[in-house]
Amino acid sequence: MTDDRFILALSEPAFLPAFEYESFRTRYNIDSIPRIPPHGVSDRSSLARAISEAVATRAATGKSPYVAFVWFFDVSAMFSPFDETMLSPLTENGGCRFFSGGGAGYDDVGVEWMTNQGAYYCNTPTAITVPTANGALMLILAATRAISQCDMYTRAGKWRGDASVPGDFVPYGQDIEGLTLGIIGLGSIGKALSVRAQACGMKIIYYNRRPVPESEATGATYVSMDELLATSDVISVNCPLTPATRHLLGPAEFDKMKTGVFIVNTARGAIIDEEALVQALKSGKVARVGLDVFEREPIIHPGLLDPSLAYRVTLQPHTTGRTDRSFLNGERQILKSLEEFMRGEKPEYAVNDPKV
Ligand SMILES: O=CC(=O)O
Repeated sequence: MTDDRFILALSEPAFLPAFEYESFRTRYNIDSIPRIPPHGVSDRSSLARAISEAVATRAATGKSPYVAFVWFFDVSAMFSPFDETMLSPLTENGGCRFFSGGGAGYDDVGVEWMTNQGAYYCNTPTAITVPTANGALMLILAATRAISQCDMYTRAGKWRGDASVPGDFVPYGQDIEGLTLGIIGLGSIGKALSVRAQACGMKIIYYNRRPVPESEATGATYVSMDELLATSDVISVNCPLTPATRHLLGPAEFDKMKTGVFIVNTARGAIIDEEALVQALKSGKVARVGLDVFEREPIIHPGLLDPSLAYRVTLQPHTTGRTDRSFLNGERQILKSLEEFMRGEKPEYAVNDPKV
């Protein structure tokens, strides 16, 4: 062991081969806070307590403070936000200058506070790109082909329903070939979705804060938000959640959409005003939706669970980016950032630029 500094981690990587983590641990000291009860943390307050106790124990025994804190995947609904109220014991003694957590989005991380503390925050920017784009395409197909209703009817022994009873039948699916897909946010996930949807014959338009250079736009055409709303057959939300994108799709935006539009959200729930979405489903403005993310995870708007809408709603527990490979890649990205920080370099995946 050449490095005598200490890192604190919430849990351990779940997918990284043991020898890879062991090789990291032969070079760096890591204390892990376990997640499994009875001794492990299981909610936000027990994690905050465990962090503060770990910091106090090192101080009481005259040891140097932790220099870094990391958390791996599958934690956000249980522990977030990862902000000052939880993490300040780590920075109060001037020790911790590095944070990293699994995931591309960091709307639930106190990055501004970290920057003010002179600490880096590193996300795992590319680990979930492909599975999330594949998941968005899956939800586009689920919505257009009425998968929820097909599944429920088949399970209930109703087959395709009774065509003689008004409304009691599985609708014809809509083929996505030839439909216009409006992508809100042409970042890495939006681009990966654009390529996949074009392979299925969709025409792609997109809206972004700024148009991306044509050579990087993957054949997608930039349009204004109003044009996207008015001309898309399917709308996919792929932008980050920021103060500017909160409730980006609300009552006024639903009004501007085509009647019978399909909506898919694999980004963050709060980009869509869920109440407005429920009203748009009820009025028939929105035909069907595929949602992986929600405004108050893990709580789902009761309107989305209403049996009268269930056939037209496909729901997932924020899992489009959650695959064995994406989590493995993400764990490697966290350790890469840690390694760069420990070597005194600016980590490639730092999302901020603190004065260090
Ligand atoms: O939602 C998943 C992520 O941001 O990585």
